[in-house]
Amino acid sequence: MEGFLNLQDGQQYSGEASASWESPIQGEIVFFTGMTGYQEVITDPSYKGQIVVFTYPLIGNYGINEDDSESSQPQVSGVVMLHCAEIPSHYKATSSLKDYLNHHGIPFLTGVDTREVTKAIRNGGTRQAVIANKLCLPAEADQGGFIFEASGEKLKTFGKGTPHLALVDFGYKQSIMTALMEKGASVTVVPFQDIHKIMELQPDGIVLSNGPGDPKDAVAYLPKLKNVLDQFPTLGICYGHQVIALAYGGDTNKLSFGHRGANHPVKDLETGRVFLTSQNHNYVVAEESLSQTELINRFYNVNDSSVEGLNHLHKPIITAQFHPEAKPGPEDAGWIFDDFFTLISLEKGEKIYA
Ligand SMILES: NC(=O)CC[C@H](N)C(=O)O
Repeated sequence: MEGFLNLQDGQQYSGEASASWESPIQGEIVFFTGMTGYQEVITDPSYKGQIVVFTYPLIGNYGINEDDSESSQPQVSGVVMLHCAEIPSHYKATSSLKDYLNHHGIPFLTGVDTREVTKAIRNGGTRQAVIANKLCLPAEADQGGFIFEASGEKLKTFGKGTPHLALVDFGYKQSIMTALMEKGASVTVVPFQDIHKIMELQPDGIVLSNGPGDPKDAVAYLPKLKNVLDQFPTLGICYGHQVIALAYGGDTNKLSFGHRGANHPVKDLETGRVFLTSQNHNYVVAEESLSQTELINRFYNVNDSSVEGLNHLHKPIITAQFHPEAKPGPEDAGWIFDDFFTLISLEKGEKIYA
């Protein structure tokens, strides 16, 4: 059955529809450039409200497995591919990608000229789009506020190790939890709306998670957040990084078409070293806004010079716009977690955990 991807400005691309849709499925159209990692992308809560175009032409080769999901279900609004493997081949595969998406009712199109769509996004920017069986235009804007859906509802502690970390949940990726626990930490997940409860927990440090949508959706919580962050060593990842910048007086902008892939080069201004990172974001911290703050730009993106991470001048607060948990993608940035654990140890005047 024929299906269409309709962009906000009237551009239309045809393909094979996974189903017949009575009403169109709307989302923000974005593209991901990694050759692998589709399972992590589809299940990453940061992709809530987005239709993902995979630029690699053959998706689904190794199916879906029990280990690689970033949350318990798909989070994307829709998927657009050129080819999707019918018969996956991997010893861990428990289903094909098509079966998985169909099982969860996630609409997808195959046979779409994904290079053409990606060029349109690169030229005209990220925008609203719909997947439908007919020509139709999306509504002007998305509903926003996705962090309220993505964040969990209750405090929950995992593990018994040291240090004890509070993971402020804006829709955290499982691989952040895994990375922290692999380094020996115990982790209490704290919904961002319950940030004040961190004072009762008295953790050794705080990690602010990734999350979907605009960091300014969290603006009402920033004063409380800053009050807590002022008192603990903190690591902000992606959305968490953006929210820290806002809480300490910086600003954020939206990039034209964002960074989504597994090979984004980042330069560390402290060491001069360039390393490859996994990324997934639309928003960036506005560099010029930092001059009025106590934050300094530590990392920048080699492709477009955008801000990729910050240090606080006087407090043990570090941030990364990229994903040190590296799923999907290169592990080159994993040392950020070691630096954070060292920071915690130094703050406590104790032995180095990392
Ligand atoms: N991965 C993330 O945390 C994404 C952050 C934010 N939603 C953005 O698009 O910039």
